[in-house]
Amino acid sequence: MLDVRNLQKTYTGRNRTVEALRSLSFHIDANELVCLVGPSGCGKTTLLKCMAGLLAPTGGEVMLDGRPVSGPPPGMAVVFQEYGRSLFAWMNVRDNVALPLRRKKLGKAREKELVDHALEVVGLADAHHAYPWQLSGGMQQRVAIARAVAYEPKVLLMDEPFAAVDAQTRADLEDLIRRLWRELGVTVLFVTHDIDEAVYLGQRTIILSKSPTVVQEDLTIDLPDERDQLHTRSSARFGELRAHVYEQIQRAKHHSGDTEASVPSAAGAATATPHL
Ligand SMILES: Nc1ncnc2c1ncn2[C@@H]1O[C@H](COP(=O)(O)OP(=O)(O)OP(=O)(O)O)[C@@H](O)[C@H]1O
Repeated sequence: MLDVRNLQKTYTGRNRTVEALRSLSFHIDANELVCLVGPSGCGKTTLLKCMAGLLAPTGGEVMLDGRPVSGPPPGMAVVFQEYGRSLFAWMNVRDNVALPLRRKKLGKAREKELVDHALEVVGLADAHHAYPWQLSGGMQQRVAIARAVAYEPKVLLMDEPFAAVDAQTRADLEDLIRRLWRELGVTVLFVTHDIDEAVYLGQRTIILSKSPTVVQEDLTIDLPDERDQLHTRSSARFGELRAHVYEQIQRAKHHSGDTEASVPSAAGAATATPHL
């Protein structure tokens, strides 16, 4: 489905060169939900932009269903952290959600059906005539998610989408993402700063080193598929995985493509569960 192969990105400015991504390789299967964590500034957003075809890598490639990504691919949607900036203040919720569909030229009836369904699944059916500035942060982020859902993507890339909402709303939105992932059969790559979120949400957690960035670990999250905030988070296994990811993030702050040449192979690493 999604293949990141030796991806490299160096930003070259007039006075400064930043090697953000040294050499990243990993694979995501169709219908997987994978989380990505790493130290601040390690290049998570850079990676996502390259994967979404919004930024050209310096080397390597991203393949989607066997085809190289060289611009925003159809079938891929991105949800960014700054929902305030991705929603248009002068458009109501319905029009904000419908906006990307205009390109698909589906016809009014189908467009309405998709928008109604997307607003329904994110729990905003009653708010379709409201404007973004009349909504709470959590509701605005739901609008951004509804917009992605209405687009019917095969792949959903999310860049720290819940970083700016309160803890309670965040827990609700995490469960919403898991529900959408299961119901819609979409492939999700979810970038987060939050260690608990990285363990709770996904089937795998990819841990990145500090910049120049390599994959430090590709960890299978072997928690039961049925998860809920109370029981899953209080389970012994959740605690073990959380401690492990925490330790790895601490290690990642000192580890980079400069300090170690080892990059786990995409195929082997994805199945390897380290002994904790
Ligand atoms: N347009 C740019 N020009 C030059 N350098 C950049 C640019 N964008 C990012 N960088 C640099 O690339 C590195 C990775 O940045 P990036 O934003 O991808 O990291 P991040 O892991 O998403 O950060 P954070 O955890 O703070 O959100 C940083 O050193 C950053 O300063």
